[in-house]
Amino acid sequence: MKYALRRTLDWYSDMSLWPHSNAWSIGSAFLTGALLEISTHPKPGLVTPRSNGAHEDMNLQTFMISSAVIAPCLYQCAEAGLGHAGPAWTLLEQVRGIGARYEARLLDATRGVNTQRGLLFSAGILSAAAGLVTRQMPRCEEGVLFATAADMVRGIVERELRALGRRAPQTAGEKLYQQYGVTGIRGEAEAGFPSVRKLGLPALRAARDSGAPLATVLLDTLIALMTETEDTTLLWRGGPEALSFVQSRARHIRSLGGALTEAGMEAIRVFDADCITRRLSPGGSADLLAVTIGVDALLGGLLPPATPAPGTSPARAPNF
Ligand SMILES: CC(C)(COP(=O)(O)OP(=O)(O)OC[C@H]1O[C@@H](n2cnc3c(N)ncnc32)[C@H](O[C@H]2O[C@H](COP(=O)(O)OP(=O)(O)OP(=O)(O)O)[C@@H](O)[C@H]2O)[C@@H]1O)[C@@H](O)C(=O)NCCC(=O)NCCS
Ligand SMILES: Nc1ncnc2[nH]cnc12
Repeated sequence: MKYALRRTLDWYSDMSLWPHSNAWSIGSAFLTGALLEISTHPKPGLVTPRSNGAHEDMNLQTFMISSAVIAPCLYQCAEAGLGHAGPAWTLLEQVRGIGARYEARLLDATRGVNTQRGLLFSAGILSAAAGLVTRQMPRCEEGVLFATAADMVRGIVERELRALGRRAPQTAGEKLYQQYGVTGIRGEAEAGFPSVRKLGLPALRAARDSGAPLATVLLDTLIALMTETEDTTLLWRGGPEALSFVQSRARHIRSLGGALTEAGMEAIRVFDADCITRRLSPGGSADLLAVTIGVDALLGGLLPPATPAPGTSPARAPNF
């Protein structure tokens, strides 16, 4: 087992230090994010290896199945970006076509359960943007990556939400826009993923620099994302009160030191129980954790080992 883990980490570090990203390394970076997100425990209201969170219709295996289904989509989006000679905004139609096909496959594979529709969009857009950036420069640069993603989807809020007009809204996002004026995942993408840029990546880097084990780094990053993400899955289930409950609780936990302190961990366990009682599941924030991990890997970040090195003290992080 130790050898297999060492080989996996060697592969991961090789990939993250890969000076010239290619479609495989880009797709794998975001698949790594999806797999590490679902395997993090605890996560307030969300599915983990030990809890189905606030869900009756999905568990760890549902997410493993859907992650396996969407993996080729990320690779294909990256390849579309690598092969695109025009400006970023002319790439969206091709990428949306790839995404729509894989969204149908995702829902087939999960028997209609919506596990990762949002992640498919966010990670697909960023995989394509990473491919496009890699055409122009040897390594992905953070600001250029997010700006390219924003350019790819420029006008999407206007075209797909503001222009709804009299047409009856079909999806949760469209209905929530009409009801509350929130732009959800489209707004996040069009702004260049500010939750990832300003919350997720700084929190991940600070937790990693603190020497915390992998599970703690990932949980701390999720809590940071939950403080400000306008998560439509929370609005859908519990309205504005649910969104402000989650954001303010996450801010309180950050004031206790987040997942890096015992007080913060105790508050996270209580928060998890409260989310389950209230049937609240911040799926958007979970997606943004997966995206944060993927972008960090693309930028050359190296996550802590999944298990403590031989002879060191056991990881403080909660074990499964
Ligand atoms: C572009 C679309 C994906 C937009 O779809 P929609 O109109 O539905 O838009 P939203 O509702 O705004 O968002 C869809 C999902 O995005 C995640 N999300 C929500 N808020 C944010 C945010 N602020 N930033 C980033 N991401 C956000 C969230 O996805 C996750 O949660 C879902 C699971 O949670 P759950 O509560 O279980 O959801 P449901 O089962 O639906 O509700 P219940 O019945 O259980 O209560 C899961 O999807 C996670 O990923 C939002 O749900 C779409 O229009 C589209 O174009 N799709 C095609 C794909 C595509 O174009 N790809 C292009 C590149 S490949
Ligand atoms: N772990 C998780 N639980 C529930 N919804 C999610 N959406 C993305 N990741 C999720």
